[in-house]
Amino acid sequence: MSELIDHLTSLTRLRDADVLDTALAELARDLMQCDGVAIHRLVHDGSQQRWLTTAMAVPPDVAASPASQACPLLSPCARPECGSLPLREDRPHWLSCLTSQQACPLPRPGFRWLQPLTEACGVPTPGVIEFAQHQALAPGQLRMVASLLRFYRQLRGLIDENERDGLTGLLNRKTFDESFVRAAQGQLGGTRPGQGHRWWLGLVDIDHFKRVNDTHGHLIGDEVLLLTAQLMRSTCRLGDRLYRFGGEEFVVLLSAPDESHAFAAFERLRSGIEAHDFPQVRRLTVSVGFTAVDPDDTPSSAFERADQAVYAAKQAGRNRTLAHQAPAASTAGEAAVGAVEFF
Ligand SMILES: Nc1nc2c(ncn2[C@@H]2O[C@H](COP(=O)(O)OP(=O)(O)OP(=O)(O)O)[C@@H](O)[C@H]2O)c(=O)[nH]1
Repeated sequence: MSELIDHLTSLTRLRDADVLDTALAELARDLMQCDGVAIHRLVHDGSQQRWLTTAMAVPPDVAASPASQACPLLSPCARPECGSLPLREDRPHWLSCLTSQQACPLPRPGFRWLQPLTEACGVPTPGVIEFAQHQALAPGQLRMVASLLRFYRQLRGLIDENERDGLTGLLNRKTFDESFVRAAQGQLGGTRPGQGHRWWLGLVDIDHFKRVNDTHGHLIGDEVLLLTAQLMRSTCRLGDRLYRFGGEEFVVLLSAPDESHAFAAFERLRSGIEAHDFPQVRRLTVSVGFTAVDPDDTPSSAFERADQAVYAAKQAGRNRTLAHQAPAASTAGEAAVGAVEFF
């Protein structure tokens, strides 16, 4: 019992949704003493949805044993950079568990079963938790799993409230600051360093949004913000990160090998919104400014450059994507002199 309380106490200290998945899988494995526990989540990859295994807990002694060979988990712990992930339809059992929201046994080998893992509404990462055993679970064990998952949902809800924007469900500014530092230092998952990828920060600003509010009212304005967030989410690739800081501005962190690829990715976001038929409002456009993330950048220095590029896009007529242009040498000199005058 005290071991269980220790486990739960350490779980409540966690404030990062990704780490929470690993902790949940390990706790479930230890409590149920099963051969393995894995968490699979449905994530967007452009217009497709794919299964990403976010956590897998297999006891080291069992992992090497013949018992685990007889009872393997369905998928290895694939990360986005590890090649292509199974598409939504490639895992019919996982999908049926998710859509029915019912526990679901899996075909042999071994005794394997799934439980749905759906968090607070608005969070775009529904998933399933998979248990692997070589014998059926006792009713007491099943009750323990149900209690553990209820506890997890409550905790995950609190973390999401802290990490996400309440209207759109996108990540919030506080989460951006934390992820940005890791991105600048090359420690944020999703880049492909072997292929020379780096992070790019884009600022997406809805054009003439005040008119939307003035013409159709704030409720429709809020709906437009929500739809814009959903559209961008469905255009983004696996590993891209989307944030809303409040207002009608969105921030995107994505990895790309060079400026032309980053431009193409941000253009896809822009043109997807331009092509969408919004209820009542019909046509909506956005202006996008982007910049490369440098190792010595702070969140505000990179944001400031993207903001300047958005400003240039607005000045140039809106509904366009522009990269931040470094000032020419003489202008940079003038800016530096100008900066000295502030002190
Ligand atoms: N409905 C709604 N409106 C918001 C929200 N946050 C900010 N706004 C509105 O967004 C509008 C932003 O207007 P401006 O900054 O003038 O920009 P704009 O009209 O988009 O014009 P440009 O950016 O120059 O194209 C203001 O009217 C804000 O009140 C929100 O959460 N919901």
